[in-house]
Amino acid sequence: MASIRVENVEKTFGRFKALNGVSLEVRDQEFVVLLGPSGCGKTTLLRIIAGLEQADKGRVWIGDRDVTLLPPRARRIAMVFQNYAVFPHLTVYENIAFGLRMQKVSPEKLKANVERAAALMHIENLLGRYPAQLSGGQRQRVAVARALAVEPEVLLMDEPLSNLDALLRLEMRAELKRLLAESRTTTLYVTHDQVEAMSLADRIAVMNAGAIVQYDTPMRVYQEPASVFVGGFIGSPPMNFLRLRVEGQRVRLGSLDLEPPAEVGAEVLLGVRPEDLEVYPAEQPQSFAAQVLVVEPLGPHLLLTLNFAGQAFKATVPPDFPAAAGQTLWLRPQPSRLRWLEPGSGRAFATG
Ligand SMILES: Nc1ncnc2c1ncn2[C@@H]1O[C@H](COP(=O)(O)OP(=O)(O)OP(=O)(O)O)[C@@H](O)[C@H]1O
Repeated sequence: MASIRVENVEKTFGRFKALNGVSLEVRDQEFVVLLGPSGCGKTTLLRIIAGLEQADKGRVWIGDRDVTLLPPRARRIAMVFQNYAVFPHLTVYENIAFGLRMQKVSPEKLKANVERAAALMHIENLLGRYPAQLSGGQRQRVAVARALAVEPEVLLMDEPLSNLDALLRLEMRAELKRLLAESRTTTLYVTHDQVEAMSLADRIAVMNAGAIVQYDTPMRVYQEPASVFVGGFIGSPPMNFLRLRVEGQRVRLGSLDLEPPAEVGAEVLLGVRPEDLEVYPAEQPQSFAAQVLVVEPLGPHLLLTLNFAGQAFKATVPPDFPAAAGQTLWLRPQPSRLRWLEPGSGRAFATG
Protein backbone atom coordinates (compact mmCIF):
# COMPACT_ATOMS: atom_id res chain seq x y z
CA MET A 1 0.00 0.00 0.00
CA ALA A 2 1.13 3.52 -0.68
CA SER A 3 0.22 7.16 -0.91
CA ILE A 4 -0.52 8.97 -4.19
CA ARG A 5 0.90 12.39 -4.93
CA VAL A 6 0.01 14.46 -7.96
CA GLU A 7 1.89 17.70 -8.51
CA ASN A 8 0.77 20.50 -10.77
CA VAL A 9 -0.59 18.28 -13.52
CA GLU A 10 -1.77 19.92 -16.73
CA LYS A 11 -3.45 18.29 -19.71
CA THR A 12 -4.73 19.85 -22.91
CA PHE A 13 -6.75 18.10 -25.61
CA GLY A 14 -6.34 20.18 -28.77
CA ARG A 15 -7.12 23.65 -27.47
CA PHE A 16 -9.22 22.43 -24.54
CA LYS A 17 -7.54 22.53 -21.16
CA ALA A 18 -8.89 19.46 -19.35
CA LEU A 19 -6.61 19.82 -16.29
CA ASN A 20 -5.31 23.14 -15.14
CA GLY A 21 -2.46 22.56 -12.70
CA VAL A 22 -3.93 19.93 -10.38
CA SER A 23 -2.18 18.90 -7.17
CA LEU A 24 -3.53 16.21 -4.88
CA GLU A 25 -2.23 14.00 -2.11
CA VAL A 26 -3.93 10.77 -1.03
CA ARG A 27 -2.54 9.28 2.17
CA ASP A 28 -1.61 5.65 2.57
CA GLN A 29 -4.83 3.61 3.10
CA GLU A 30 -7.01 6.66 2.58
CA PHE A 31 -10.24 6.58 0.52
CA VAL A 32 -10.48 9.75 -1.57
CA VAL A 33 -13.31 10.58 -3.94
CA LEU A 34 -12.88 12.85 -6.96
CA LEU A 35 -16.27 14.52 -7.33
CA GLY A 36 -17.44 16.93 -9.97
CA PRO A 37 -19.81 17.51 -12.88
CA SER A 38 -19.44 15.79 -16.22
CA GLY A 39 -16.41 16.99 -18.16
CA CYS A 40 -14.55 18.56 -15.21
CA GLY A 41 -11.52 16.30 -15.72
CA LYS A 42 -11.98 13.53 -13.13
CA THR A 43 -11.43 10.62 -15.51
CA THR A 44 -8.51 12.37 -17.18
CA LEU A 45 -6.80 12.81 -13.80
CA LEU A 46 -7.41 9.15 -12.91
CA ARG A 47 -6.06 7.99 -16.28
CA ILE A 48 -2.94 10.10 -15.82
CA ILE A 49 -2.33 8.50 -12.41
CA ALA A 50 -2.89 5.07 -13.98
CA GLY A 51 -0.48 5.88 -16.81
CA LEU A 52 -3.14 5.44 -19.50
CA GLU A 53 -2.76 9.10 -20.41
CA GLN A 54 0.37 11.26 -20.36
CA ALA A 55 0.29 14.65 -18.61
CA ASP A 56 1.65 17.68 -20.51
CA LYS A 57 3.17 18.98 -17.29
CA GLY A 58 3.51 17.90 -13.68
CA ARG A 59 4.50 14.73 -11.86
CA VAL A 60 2.87 11.69 -10.27
CA TRP A 61 4.24 9.73 -7.31
CA ILE A 62 3.02 6.43 -5.91
CA GLY A 63 4.59 5.98 -2.51
CA ASP A 64 8.12 7.28 -2.92
CA ARG A 65 8.36 6.26 -6.59
CA ASP A 66 8.10 8.93 -9.28
CA VAL A 67 5.94 7.05 -11.81
CA THR A 68 5.40 9.96 -14.22
CA LEU A 69 7.18 8.23 -17.08
CA LEU A 70 6.39 4.60 -16.19
CA PRO A 71 3.98 2.51 -18.25
CA PRO A 72 0.72 1.42 -16.49
CA ARG A 73 1.86 -2.11 -15.68
CA ALA A 74 4.96 -0.85 -13.86
CA ARG A 75 2.94 1.41 -11.55
CA ARG A 76 1.48 -1.29 -9.28
CA ILE A 77 -2.03 0.07 -9.54
CA ALA A 78 -5.31 -1.65 -10.30
CA MET A 79 -8.34 -0.07 -11.92
CA VAL A 80 -12.04 -0.79 -11.83
CA PHE A 81 -13.97 0.90 -14.61
CA GLN A 82 -17.57 1.88 -15.11
CA ASN A 83 -18.29 -1.05 -17.43
CA TYR A 84 -16.08 -3.31 -15.29
CA ALA A 85 -15.51 -5.67 -18.21
CA VAL A 86 -15.57 -9.08 -16.59
CA PHE A 87 -14.74 -11.66 -19.25
CA PRO A 88 -17.92 -13.61 -20.13
CA HIS A 89 -16.07 -16.74 -21.29
CA LEU A 90 -14.09 -17.09 -18.04
CA THR A 91 -15.34 -18.39 -14.70
CA VAL A 92 -15.31 -16.10 -11.69
CA TYR A 93 -12.13 -17.85 -10.53
CA GLU A 94 -10.38 -17.24 -13.84
CA ASN A 95 -11.63 -13.66 -13.97
CA ILE A 96 -10.09 -12.96 -10.59
CA ALA A 97 -6.92 -14.83 -11.57
CA PHE A 98 -6.53 -12.90 -14.81
CA GLY A 99 -4.08 -10.22 -13.67
CA LEU A 100 -2.08 -12.77 -11.67
CA ARG A 101 -1.66 -14.99 -14.74
CA MET A 102 -0.42 -11.97 -16.68
CA GLN A 103 2.13 -11.42 -13.91
CA LYS A 104 3.12 -15.10 -14.11
CA VAL A 105 2.98 -15.63 -10.35
CA SER A 106 3.47 -19.14 -8.94
CA PRO A 107 0.43 -21.48 -8.89
CA GLU A 108 0.41 -21.38 -5.08
CA LYS A 109 0.39 -17.61 -4.94
CA LEU A 110 -2.25 -17.45 -7.65
CA LYS A 111 -4.58 -19.73 -5.73
CA ALA A 112 -3.96 -17.97 -2.42
CA ASN A 113 -4.54 -14.50 -3.86
CA VAL A 114 -7.70 -15.49 -5.74
CA GLU A 115 -9.12 -17.07 -2.61
CA ARG A 116 -8.19 -14.14 -0.43
CA ALA A 117 -9.72 -11.57 -2.83
CA ALA A 118 -12.85 -13.68 -3.26
CA ALA A 119 -13.21 -13.99 0.51
CA LEU A 120 -12.77 -10.25 0.93
CA MET A 121 -15.61 -9.66 -1.55
CA HIS A 122 -17.69 -12.53 -0.11
CA ILE A 123 -17.94 -14.38 -3.41
CA GLU A 124 -16.09 -17.59 -2.42
CA ASN A 125 -19.16 -19.64 -3.31
CA LEU A 126 -19.38 -18.22 -6.84
CA LEU A 127 -15.91 -19.13 -8.10
CA GLY A 128 -17.14 -21.79 -10.53
CA ARG A 129 -19.81 -19.67 -12.15
CA TYR A 130 -19.72 -17.65 -15.35
CA PRO A 131 -20.56 -13.92 -15.36
CA ALA A 132 -23.89 -14.56 -17.11
CA GLN A 133 -24.96 -16.53 -14.03
CA LEU A 134 -24.33 -13.58 -11.70
CA SER A 135 -26.35 -10.54 -10.65
CA GLY A 136 -25.08 -7.07 -11.46
CA GLY A 137 -23.88 -6.57 -7.89
CA GLN A 138 -22.03 -9.90 -7.91
CA ARG A 139 -20.34 -9.07 -11.21
CA GLN A 140 -19.28 -5.80 -9.68
CA ARG A 141 -17.70 -7.62 -6.77
CA VAL A 142 -15.84 -9.93 -9.18
CA ALA A 143 -14.38 -6.84 -10.85
CA VAL A 144 -13.22 -5.44 -7.50
CA ALA A 145 -11.83 -8.84 -6.45
CA ARG A 146 -9.89 -9.06 -9.71
CA ALA A 147 -8.41 -5.63 -9.03
CA LEU A 148 -7.47 -6.50 -5.44
CA ALA A 149 -6.04 -9.94 -6.31
CA VAL A 150 -2.88 -8.44 -7.80
CA GLU A 151 -2.22 -6.68 -4.47
CA PRO A 152 -2.02 -3.22 -5.98
CA GLU A 153 -0.42 -0.40 -4.06
CA VAL A 154 -3.36 1.77 -5.02
CA LEU A 155 -6.81 1.10 -6.37
CA LEU A 156 -8.33 3.47 -8.91
CA MET A 157 -12.08 3.29 -9.51
CA ASP A 158 -14.02 5.17 -12.18
CA GLU A 159 -17.76 5.31 -11.50
CA PRO A 160 -17.82 1.60 -10.60
CA LEU A 161 -21.47 1.65 -9.54
CA SER A 162 -22.96 3.63 -12.38
CA ASN A 163 -24.11 0.60 -14.38
CA LEU A 164 -26.25 -0.71 -11.54
CA ASP A 165 -29.90 0.16 -11.05
CA ALA A 166 -30.74 2.64 -8.29
CA LEU A 167 -31.60 0.13 -5.56
CA LEU A 168 -28.60 -2.13 -6.17
CA ARG A 169 -26.38 0.90 -6.38
CA LEU A 170 -27.49 1.92 -2.90
CA GLU A 171 -26.81 -1.58 -1.56
CA MET A 172 -23.44 -1.89 -3.27
CA ARG A 173 -22.38 1.50 -1.96
CA ALA A 174 -22.61 0.31 1.64
CA GLU A 175 -21.08 -3.08 0.68
CA LEU A 176 -18.16 -1.46 -1.05
CA LYS A 177 -17.57 0.82 1.90
CA ARG A 178 -17.37 -2.17 4.24
CA LEU A 179 -15.30 -4.35 1.93
CA LEU A 180 -12.77 -1.71 0.98
CA ALA A 181 -12.36 -0.68 4.60
CA GLU A 182 -11.36 -4.29 5.30
CA SER A 183 -8.89 -4.38 2.42
CA ARG A 184 -7.22 -1.11 3.58
CA THR A 185 -6.09 -0.34 0.06
CA THR A 186 -5.37 3.28 -0.79
CA THR A 187 -8.25 4.18 -3.11
CA LEU A 188 -9.04 7.02 -5.48
CA TYR A 189 -12.63 6.85 -6.64
CA VAL A 190 -14.29 8.95 -9.35
CA THR A 191 -17.98 9.84 -9.28
CA HIS A 192 -20.32 12.67 -10.20
CA ASP A 193 -22.79 11.49 -7.54
CA GLN A 194 -22.47 13.70 -4.49
CA VAL A 195 -24.31 11.28 -2.18
CA GLU A 196 -21.93 8.47 -3.17
CA ALA A 197 -19.00 10.77 -2.49
CA MET A 198 -20.35 11.78 0.93
CA SER A 199 -21.03 8.17 1.83
CA LEU A 200 -17.70 6.65 0.84
CA ALA A 201 -14.95 9.19 1.19
CA ASP A 202 -12.48 9.90 3.96
CA ARG A 203 -11.88 13.07 1.96
CA ILE A 204 -13.55 14.52 -1.12
CA ALA A 205 -11.67 16.45 -3.80
CA VAL A 206 -14.32 18.58 -5.50
CA MET A 207 -13.39 19.38 -9.10
CA ASN A 208 -14.71 22.01 -11.46
CA ALA A 209 -13.41 22.96 -14.89
CA GLY A 210 -10.10 21.14 -14.64
CA ALA A 211 -9.22 22.24 -11.10
CA ILE A 212 -9.68 21.00 -7.54
CA VAL A 213 -11.80 23.65 -5.83
CA GLN A 214 -12.02 22.08 -2.36
CA TYR A 215 -10.36 19.12 -0.66
CA ASP A 216 -11.73 18.19 2.73
CA THR A 217 -13.74 15.69 4.77
CA PRO A 218 -17.34 15.11 3.60
CA MET A 219 -18.84 16.99 6.54
CA ARG A 220 -16.55 19.99 6.09
CA VAL A 221 -17.27 20.13 2.38
CA TYR A 222 -20.97 19.98 3.18
CA GLN A 223 -21.04 22.44 6.05
CA GLU A 224 -18.29 24.79 4.96
CA PRO A 225 -18.30 24.85 1.16
CA ALA A 226 -15.43 26.91 -0.25
CA SER A 227 -17.64 28.49 -2.91
CA VAL A 228 -21.11 28.87 -4.38
CA PHE A 229 -20.19 26.08 -6.80
CA VAL A 230 -19.42 23.59 -4.03
CA GLY A 231 -22.44 24.56 -1.90
CA GLY A 232 -24.67 24.23 -4.94
CA PHE A 233 -23.18 20.96 -6.19
CA ILE A 234 -23.27 19.12 -2.86
CA GLY A 235 -26.56 18.63 -1.06
CA SER A 236 -30.01 17.93 -2.41
CA PRO A 237 -31.61 20.44 -2.37
CA PRO A 238 -28.47 22.57 -2.66
CA MET A 239 -27.39 25.31 -0.28
CA ASN A 240 -29.41 28.57 -0.49
CA PHE A 241 -27.63 31.80 -1.31
CA LEU A 242 -29.38 35.06 -0.42
CA ARG A 243 -27.92 38.26 -1.85
CA LEU A 244 -28.03 40.94 0.83
CA ARG A 245 -26.97 44.57 1.19
CA VAL A 246 -24.27 45.56 3.65
CA GLU A 247 -24.85 48.82 5.50
CA GLY A 248 -22.41 50.14 8.07
CA GLN A 249 -20.76 46.71 8.36
CA ARG A 250 -24.11 45.12 9.27
CA VAL A 251 -26.56 43.00 7.31
CA ARG A 252 -30.25 43.24 8.13
CA LEU A 253 -32.40 40.22 7.40
CA GLY A 254 -35.90 40.82 8.80
CA SER A 255 -35.34 41.40 12.51
CA LEU A 256 -31.96 39.68 12.34
CA ASP A 257 -28.95 41.93 12.63
CA LEU A 258 -25.89 40.06 11.36
CA GLU A 259 -22.22 40.88 11.27
CA PRO A 260 -20.57 39.91 8.00
CA PRO A 261 -16.79 39.41 7.69
CA ALA A 262 -14.75 42.61 7.74
CA GLU A 263 -13.69 42.35 4.07
CA VAL A 264 -17.19 42.50 2.53
CA GLY A 265 -18.18 45.04 -0.10
CA ALA A 266 -21.58 46.64 -0.65
CA GLU A 267 -23.29 43.28 -1.12
CA VAL A 268 -22.73 39.80 0.25
CA LEU A 269 -24.12 36.30 -0.27
CA LEU A 270 -25.45 34.51 2.77
CA GLY A 271 -25.27 30.72 2.34
CA VAL A 272 -27.57 28.57 4.44
CA ARG A 273 -28.67 24.95 4.02
CA PRO A 274 -32.43 24.30 3.81
CA GLU A 275 -32.39 22.12 6.94
CA ASP A 276 -30.58 24.83 8.91
CA LEU A 277 -33.56 27.18 8.71
CA GLU A 278 -36.05 26.94 11.57
CA VAL A 279 -39.53 27.64 10.24
CA TYR A 280 -42.40 29.22 12.24
CA PRO A 281 -46.02 29.94 11.29
CA ALA A 282 -46.03 33.18 13.35
CA GLU A 283 -43.62 36.05 13.76
CA GLN A 284 -40.59 35.36 15.96
CA PRO A 285 -37.75 37.47 17.29
CA GLN A 286 -34.54 37.12 15.25
CA SER A 287 -36.31 35.96 12.11
CA PHE A 288 -37.26 37.04 8.61
CA ALA A 289 -40.56 36.65 6.78
CA ALA A 290 -40.97 34.87 3.45
CA GLN A 291 -43.89 33.75 1.29
CA VAL A 292 -44.49 30.11 0.44
CA LEU A 293 -44.38 29.51 -3.32
CA VAL A 294 -44.50 25.70 -3.48
CA VAL A 295 -45.03 22.87 -0.98
CA GLU A 296 -43.61 19.45 -1.95
CA PRO A 297 -44.38 16.46 0.32
CA LEU A 298 -41.31 14.22 0.04
CA GLY A 299 -42.14 11.62 2.71
CA PRO A 300 -39.80 12.28 5.63
CA HIS A 301 -40.31 16.03 5.25
CA LEU A 302 -41.99 18.79 3.27
CA LEU A 303 -39.78 20.76 0.94
CA LEU A 304 -40.81 24.40 0.80
CA THR A 305 -39.85 26.87 -1.89
CA LEU A 306 -40.14 30.38 -0.48
CA ASN A 307 -39.74 33.91 -1.73
CA PHE A 308 -37.73 36.53 0.12
CA ALA A 309 -37.49 39.93 -1.59
CA GLY A 310 -37.72 38.37 -5.05
CA GLN A 311 -35.21 35.58 -4.26
CA ALA A 312 -36.37 31.97 -4.18
CA PHE A 313 -34.91 29.63 -1.58
CA LYS A 314 -35.72 26.26 0.04
CA ALA A 315 -36.44 25.07 3.55
CA THR A 316 -37.54 21.73 4.97
CA VAL A 317 -40.20 21.16 7.65
CA PRO A 318 -41.74 18.05 9.28
CA PRO A 319 -44.48 16.36 7.21
CA ASP A 320 -47.26 17.57 9.52
CA PHE A 321 -46.21 21.23 9.36
CA PRO A 322 -49.18 23.40 8.26
CA ALA A 323 -47.85 25.04 5.09
CA ALA A 324 -49.70 26.18 1.99
CA ALA A 325 -48.79 28.22 -1.07
CA GLY A 326 -49.35 31.94 -0.55
CA GLN A 327 -48.83 31.80 3.22
CA THR A 328 -46.26 33.90 5.08
CA LEU A 329 -43.78 32.03 7.31
CA TRP A 330 -40.96 33.24 9.56
CA LEU A 331 -37.50 31.77 9.33
CA ARG A 332 -34.60 31.74 11.70
CA PRO A 333 -31.25 30.45 10.49
CA GLN A 334 -28.96 28.61 12.89
CA PRO A 335 -26.25 31.23 13.45
CA SER A 336 -23.39 28.70 13.57
CA ARG A 337 -24.33 27.35 10.14
CA LEU A 338 -24.21 30.60 8.19
CA ARG A 339 -21.69 30.97 5.40
CA TRP A 340 -20.64 34.32 3.95
CA LEU A 341 -19.56 34.46 0.33
CA GLU A 342 -18.34 37.08 -2.10
CA PRO A 343 -20.96 37.71 -4.83
CA GLY A 344 -18.45 38.42 -7.64
CA SER A 345 -16.12 35.43 -7.32
CA GLY A 346 -18.57 33.17 -5.46
CA ARG A 347 -15.81 32.36 -2.94
CA ALA A 348 -16.47 31.95 0.75
CA PHE A 349 -14.84 34.39 3.13
CA ALA A 350 -12.41 32.73 5.48
CA THR A 351 -13.93 32.01 8.86
CA GLY A 352 -11.98 32.23 12.07
N1 LIG B 1 -9.01 11.95 -25.68
C1 LIG B 1 -9.64 13.13 -25.61
N2 LIG B 1 -9.67 13.97 -26.64
C2 LIG B 1 -10.27 15.16 -26.57
N3 LIG B 1 -10.93 15.63 -25.50
C3 LIG B 1 -10.97 14.82 -24.42
C4 LIG B 1 -10.33 13.55 -24.43
N4 LIG B 1 -10.55 12.98 -23.20
C5 LIG B 1 -11.27 13.86 -22.50
N5 LIG B 1 -11.53 14.97 -23.21
C6 LIG B 1 -12.26 16.17 -22.75
O1 LIG B 1 -11.69 16.60 -21.53
C7 LIG B 1 -12.70 16.99 -20.61
C8 LIG B 1 -12.55 16.20 -19.32
O2 LIG B 1 -12.91 14.86 -19.57
P1 LIG B 1 -13.03 13.78 -18.42
O3 LIG B 1 -13.43 12.49 -19.05
O4 LIG B 1 -11.81 13.81 -17.60
O5 LIG B 1 -14.23 14.36 -17.58
P2 LIG B 1 -15.02 13.72 -16.37
O6 LIG B 1 -14.99 14.75 -15.30
O7 LIG B 1 -14.48 12.39 -16.05
O8 LIG B 1 -16.47 13.61 -16.94
P3 LIG B 1 -17.53 12.42 -16.92
O9 LIG B 1 -18.10 12.40 -15.54
O10 LIG B 1 -18.53 12.85 -17.95
O11 LIG B 1 -16.79 11.18 -17.29
C9 LIG B 1 -14.02 16.78 -21.31
O12 LIG B 1 -14.48 18.01 -21.81
C10 LIG B 1 -13.69 15.83 -22.44
O13 LIG B 1 -14.54 16.05 -23.52
